[in-house]
Amino acid sequence: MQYISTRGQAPVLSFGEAMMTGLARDGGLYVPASVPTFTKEEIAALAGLPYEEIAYRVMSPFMGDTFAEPEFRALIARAYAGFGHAARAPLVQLGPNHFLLELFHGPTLAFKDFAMQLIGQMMQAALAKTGERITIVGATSGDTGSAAIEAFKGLANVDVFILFPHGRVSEVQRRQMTTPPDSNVHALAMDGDFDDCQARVKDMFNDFAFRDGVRLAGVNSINWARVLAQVVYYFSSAVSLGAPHRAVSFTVPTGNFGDIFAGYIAREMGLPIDKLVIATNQNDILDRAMKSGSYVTDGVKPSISPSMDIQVSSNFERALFDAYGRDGAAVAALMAELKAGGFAISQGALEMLRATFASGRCSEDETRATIKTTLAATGELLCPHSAVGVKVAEENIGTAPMITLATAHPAKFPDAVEAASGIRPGLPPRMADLFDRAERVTRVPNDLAALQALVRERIAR
Ligand SMILES: Cc1ncc(COP(=O)(O)O)c(C=O)c1O
Ligand SMILES: N[C@@H](CCOP(=O)(O)O)C(=O)O
Repeated sequence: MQYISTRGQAPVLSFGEAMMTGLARDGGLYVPASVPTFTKEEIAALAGLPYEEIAYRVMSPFMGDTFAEPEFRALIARAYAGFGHAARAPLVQLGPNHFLLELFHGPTLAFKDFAMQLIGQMMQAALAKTGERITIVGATSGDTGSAAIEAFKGLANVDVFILFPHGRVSEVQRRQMTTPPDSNVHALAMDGDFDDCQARVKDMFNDFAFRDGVRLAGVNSINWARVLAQVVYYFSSAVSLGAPHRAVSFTVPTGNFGDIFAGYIAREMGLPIDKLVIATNQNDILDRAMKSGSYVTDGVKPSISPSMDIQVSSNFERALFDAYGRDGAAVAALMAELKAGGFAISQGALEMLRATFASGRCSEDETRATIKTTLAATGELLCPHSAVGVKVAEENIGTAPMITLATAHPAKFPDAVEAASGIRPGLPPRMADLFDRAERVTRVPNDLAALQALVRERIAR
């Protein structure tokens, strides 16, 4: 299995190399040269298997000889052992044809744990073989950062720097990042929004002297391994509702487009997915792009679903690559236009995207109302991101069962959830003292040179 860049100019890599590389050296994102497919029988055989076994079967065809079978099975087992639900990703029913996929039973209470716990294991195994030391720099709007810190804290051969937008994550999210006492963890509160944080991380990758000097690695969904690990729960949930003998639909609360792109890969692999619905909050660039054909940024607006406060949606580039017939030069030209504010999607590419994805938007008032009505109707207390998904899903339910991804636990956003529902969700007992723990955070400017100097200085200590 080989991996190629969406911009067509970077070296072709193996799975293991792509995982340790992160961003391609031409600025693009790695994707499989071809997507392996499953037969109907292979998909049917997943029904009733433990999550770990489904993970092994779904991911193995993408991985070449990176890990031997017993080693990969052991890494998967360790990754999911700390989850607080035996099913790992349980489904609950919200209505006659509407199901919620709870992806928040991992250690940091968000869907990011599914991939981050596993790539934490895989990267450690890879580093143990090479004896290398790496520097992870990640950008977060709240959940990737805490999941990455949880997965890599305390390791002797990894430093993990997380840039988050100052004042724009929830207090629980911030404390998850700032309270681990481990000296290899560096929480950085940056002036700006998530798009600024993500842009500075990409700038660091595109500065080869810096990148090679600090041995930079990425754990955002620019890293293909992150996306791949998220493909698994599309299969586990679909087969439990009767796939491949009947199609299912998914609605995905979307920001950086990594999670829904994992659903797209599941469909490419042969999983019968009827609708794949992009659900955005008021930062609705993806919904606008699907409807108008123009992908134009108009500034990040803070919302009550802060982890989706994103305008430059990194993984959309992977979808554009396929929509433009895998023409790397065309994608590179679009990304150059995006730096100046936006681009128009060609008619052919737009038709392909519309044939693949539906979309919808949920306002702040609608998010609050959905938390309240879903609680009253079903007893399920949603986080604001999951509520965005449920609202948009309700507009898209057809004959196939609809599965909405519940991407975070409501206790990560207690103020917004309490304001909407009157109920203040509590953290699990293992995190009950989160607000008593000492915080360690460095305030940083939105300035590449200053950030690079800080990283160099910290890793030299
Ligand atoms: C709770 C939550 N929901 C949804 C999203 C959006 O996911 P993606 O960025 O993969 O589109 C995020 C952030 O990634 C998130 O943290
Ligand atoms: N919503 C994310 C933003 C980063 O997304 P990623 O999937 O590319 O890591 C977050 O919570 O940090």
